[in-house]
Amino acid sequence: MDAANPTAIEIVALTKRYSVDIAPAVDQIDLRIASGSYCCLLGPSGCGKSTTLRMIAGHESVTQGDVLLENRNITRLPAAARGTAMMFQSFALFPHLSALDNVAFSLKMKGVAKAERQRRAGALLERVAMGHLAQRKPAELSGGQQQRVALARALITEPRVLLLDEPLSALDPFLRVQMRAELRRWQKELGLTFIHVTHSQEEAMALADTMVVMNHGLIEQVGSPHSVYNHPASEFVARFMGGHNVLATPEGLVAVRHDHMQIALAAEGAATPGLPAQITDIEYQGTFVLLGLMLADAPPAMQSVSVMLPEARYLAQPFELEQMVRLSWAPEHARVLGPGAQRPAPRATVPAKPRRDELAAMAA
Ligand SMILES: Nc1ncnc2c1ncn2[C@@H]1O[C@H](COP(=O)(O)OP(=O)(O)OP(=O)(O)O)[C@@H](O)[C@H]1O
Repeated sequence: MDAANPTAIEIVALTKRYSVDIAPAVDQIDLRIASGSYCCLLGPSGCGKSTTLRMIAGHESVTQGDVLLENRNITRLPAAARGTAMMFQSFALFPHLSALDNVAFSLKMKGVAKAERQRRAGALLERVAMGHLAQRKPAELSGGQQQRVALARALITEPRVLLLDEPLSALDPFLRVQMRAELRRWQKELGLTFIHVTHSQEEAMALADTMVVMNHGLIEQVGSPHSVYNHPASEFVARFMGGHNVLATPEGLVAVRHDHMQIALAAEGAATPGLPAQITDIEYQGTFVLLGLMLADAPPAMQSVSVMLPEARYLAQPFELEQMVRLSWAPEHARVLGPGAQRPAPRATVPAKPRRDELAAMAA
């Protein structure tokens, strides 16, 4: 990373092993997250994304490896001394405290005088457009308003990096889409680094500058939503991101987007080019029509494929259930898939010694 885009968080060979008999939950992962960027850790349940976030936050001990924040080794610092703050799924607001007192809480713990902590909490609530509701209790606020209070509470410690663990999953689908736009706007306005854990591809695509796709405690792919979606590195990423068919070709496995597939009726007796397939499902989706098909000559696990047609194209030439068709794609739309992340051999790491200022912070 260059000077204009310094690193906020660097993770080096970070490992978490909950038990000696099972594979590590996080296995020697390396990652750099640019300062001021929105990073989403994405992957299926159990892939290790929350464990990674909790190790960055200092809520989970590190088995091996290091976490650096702006080049400072924070691996062994307590959570409060790291320069990170965490925003949780349920917002974890105190129900008996007003929005203002919720936001001011950590300053109270630090012994900041009442007038000063209320001034700072009030200013932050103004910042997230909640100043007029400062005296309300959490139960008197909507889900979206509670999220803003939770954000203000996390920001009161002036973190360099905000960590968000599935922050939108407690909201209903409509509010979730609204709140994700707000999160994105706040991140840009504040210029902070956000690291957001989600299992939703759609959420990560909508929010992230950088997506980190994890599987079985390993990083499968890092990149912008556009590059990950258009160039999935492995079969796992292509299937997990969705919207792709994985097809066996002489060049190996390739991924082709559903909307890049070409479909033609198989002419009786003639040799129409393409893979023979039968239509099993037709789903009208508005802008698009999604066809489900079974390939005639593919192993069972690779038989099911989809084709997405623009509505006008479908209406010009509708297909029918059980029709035999031929599928093809332009060569430039086929992405050759790699083998995916390999479990690394154990690395001998020399634990970094805490610096003097870190030791002072630990003692504080
Ligand atoms: N405290 C714990 N003790 C033992 N094993 C744990 C603990 N926390 C997590 N694990 C295991 O570590 C692995 C990774 O868990 P983690 O919570 O990091 O995954 P995740 O990707 O965040 O999943 P989810 O989306 O379901 O929260 C899982 O196999 C999980 O069962």
